[in-house]
Amino acid sequence: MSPILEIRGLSKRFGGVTALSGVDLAIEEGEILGVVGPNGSGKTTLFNVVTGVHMPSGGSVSFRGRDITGLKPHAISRAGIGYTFQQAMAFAGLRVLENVQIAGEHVRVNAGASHHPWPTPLALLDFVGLAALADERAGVLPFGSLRLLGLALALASRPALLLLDEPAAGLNDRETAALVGLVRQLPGHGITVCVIDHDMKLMQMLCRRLAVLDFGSKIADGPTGAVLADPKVLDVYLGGDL
Ligand SMILES: Nc1ncnc2c1ncn2[C@@H]1O[C@H](COP(=O)(O)OP(=O)(O)OP(=O)(O)O)[C@@H](O)[C@H]1O
Repeated sequence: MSPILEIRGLSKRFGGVTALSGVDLAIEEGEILGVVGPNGSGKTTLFNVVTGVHMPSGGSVSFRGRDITGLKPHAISRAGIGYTFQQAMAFAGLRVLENVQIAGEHVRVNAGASHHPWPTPLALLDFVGLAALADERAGVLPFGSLRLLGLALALASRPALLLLDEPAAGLNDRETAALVGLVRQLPGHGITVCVIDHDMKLMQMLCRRLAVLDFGSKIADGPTGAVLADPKVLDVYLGGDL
């Protein structure tokens, strides 16, 4: 089967800084792929180029066989790629349920949207464990619940591929375990996942496969255990958090 997302030779320069340099990466349908690397290695830039926030300096991105390189973020979202931000993005003055309703209103009618595991906004809130808070204003939610709302908002746009940028940052152990439980269910709902995080324990729980970036280049890609034992990867994290 061909990959759901295929990144070829992707480069991104910001002035004199090379944030990504000739990255090749394939994400297979139905997997949970982890992308790790030290601070500044290019992980967020990779997501930003895939989602159309930044134009690449070179290379290509294809999604389900269609070249999406350089498309605008709304077109990429409509094609079926969802994205959660490091900061949860919700309308603080609106109720939790209203936020999910609005996020779902812009859903395109395309191949990826034909099947939806959560037929109503409330069903989606129930999935992420926030149904009891549906009528609360988003602005009063505690941090952990706000992160879960961010996940619900991304899922409301019915992605076929969901990119998660440090989804567990700032969560306590209980909240992290809940998040892991949710994310693991996504492939069973037809949603492929690619996740960035610094927390290697989390990545080991979530991902069978890891890709490692260092100074904008991919230095390893393979089964999680093998990648974490790779001397090149250990070198990069020497004295770090491995
Ligand atoms: N908009 C931008 N303008 C200029 N330089 C940028 C921009 N975005 C990223 N960079 C630079 O590109 C490089 C890669 O940054 P990026 O944020 O992608 O790394 P990262 O791996 O996500 O880091 P972290 O783990 O700290 O989030 C860094 O040197 C960063 O300073």
